[in-house]
Amino acid sequence: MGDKMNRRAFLGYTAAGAAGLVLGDLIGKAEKAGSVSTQVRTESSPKAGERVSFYGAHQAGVVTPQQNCANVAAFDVTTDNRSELQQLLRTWTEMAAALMDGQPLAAEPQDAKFPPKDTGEQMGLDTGKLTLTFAVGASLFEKDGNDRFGLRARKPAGFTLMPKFHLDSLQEQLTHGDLIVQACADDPMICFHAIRNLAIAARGVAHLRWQQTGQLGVKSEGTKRNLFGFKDGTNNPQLSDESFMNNNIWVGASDGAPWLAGGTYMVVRRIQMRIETWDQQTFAAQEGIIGRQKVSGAPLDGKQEFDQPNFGADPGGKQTPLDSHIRLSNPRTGENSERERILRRGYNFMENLDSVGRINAGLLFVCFNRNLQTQFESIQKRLANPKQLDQLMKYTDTTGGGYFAVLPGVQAKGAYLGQSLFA
Ligand SMILES: C=CC1=C(C)c2cc3[nH]c(cc4nc(cc5[nH]c(cc1n2)c(C)c5CCC(=O)O)C(CCC(=O)O)=C4C)c(C)c3C=C
Ligand SMILES: [Fe+2]
Repeated sequence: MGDKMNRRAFLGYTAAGAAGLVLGDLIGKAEKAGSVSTQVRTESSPKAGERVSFYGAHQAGVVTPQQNCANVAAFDVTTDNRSELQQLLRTWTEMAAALMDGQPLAAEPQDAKFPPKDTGEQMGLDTGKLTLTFAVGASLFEKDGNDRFGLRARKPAGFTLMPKFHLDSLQEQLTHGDLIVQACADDPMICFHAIRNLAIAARGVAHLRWQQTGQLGVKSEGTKRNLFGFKDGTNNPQLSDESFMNNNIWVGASDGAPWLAGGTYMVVRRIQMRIETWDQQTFAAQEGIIGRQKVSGAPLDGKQEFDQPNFGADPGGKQTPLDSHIRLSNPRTGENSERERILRRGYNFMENLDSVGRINAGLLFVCFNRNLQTQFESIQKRLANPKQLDQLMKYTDTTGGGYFAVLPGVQAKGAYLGQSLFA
């Protein structure tokens, strides 16, 4: 959950709300069609604030510095008509560009005889640097042996449904999906509004399968903490490290699925945390489980948060246990460990008690990587290896999530999400 670089370097922000603000596409179209009179924006006008640009070679929401809130929503496609699916992606493209730019989805005044075209709960709110990130699941290419949309041949090798790893408790209604949208913003209402309106636009073509919200500590300085109280994201790659992103995160044209070049693979895991059990562990035991100091975030053999641990000097695991989380997730064995590295972008979730009165909270683990097998899976298999289990596994339970291919970015108006997939 690191956020170590200058935000402005990444945000194609505009100071909106200024006079002469260009009206959004959607309104523009409505005006051209003569359905609405030109007028000054009223209540639904966006407030001034930083915006993240929707357009670019890569989608936003991957190397964008983390906003405070997330709402991740997976959809099942209900049509078997390829054109309807393409049309949905075109519609979502226009909507996403408008939403991220703080534009209302409907022209005013709206037609009183129909349900509102924009549900309206965002009126008067800042966009909170909203990003919307769209991805597809393996089931879009083929489901139950069916080549549903003539896309089977386009499925990248190695792109599967997320397998059940050792000790996973995946629940079908919280797992997989044909499409997924990650909405992130500094305001949970903004995320909710985006997902809700995208779902309305999908009616008859796709419906919500599962949804998970998450949040980070809002005003904390430096690396954010997870619900076990540890800094989470310390050894994440620097977001400004373009060469790392090109090597480890963005899919390349020569990776076997040229249509996905500029995209990436997103892993989502809804990880329930056994809060009550964790809270009974001693301070020292908690540090040994993670492999870092709780307050500073420093490695157990270091002093400062960003010191690098020296596992080579501690082969027996006296200082940093061999089965601690950081030692197993990154053993630091040279080139191989470097190639495996992923970009984590998770959020904490805190919900009501479960049916037996336990705290229902955890980590909405989200990570991005260029190759699912040689990166995420390789790490996850080490953590879940029954012969040397990550100590943290005793305190967590994964109940949902999935694997998704994040579509390449939309470079200019007129192009649409997934265009290269259908070309
Ligand atoms: C398979 C990937 C990972 C899962 C699943 C995962 C779950 C998980 N992690 C924490 C808490 C921390 N993780 C930390 C580091 C860390 N975790 C992973 C991978 C997974 N974690 C990696 C690759 C790393 C980086 C290791 C390194 O390079 O040193 C840390 C330490 C701070 C940091 O660098 O981020 C914490 C704390 C929880 C609570 C959790 C499941 C609920
Ligand atoms: Fe971790």
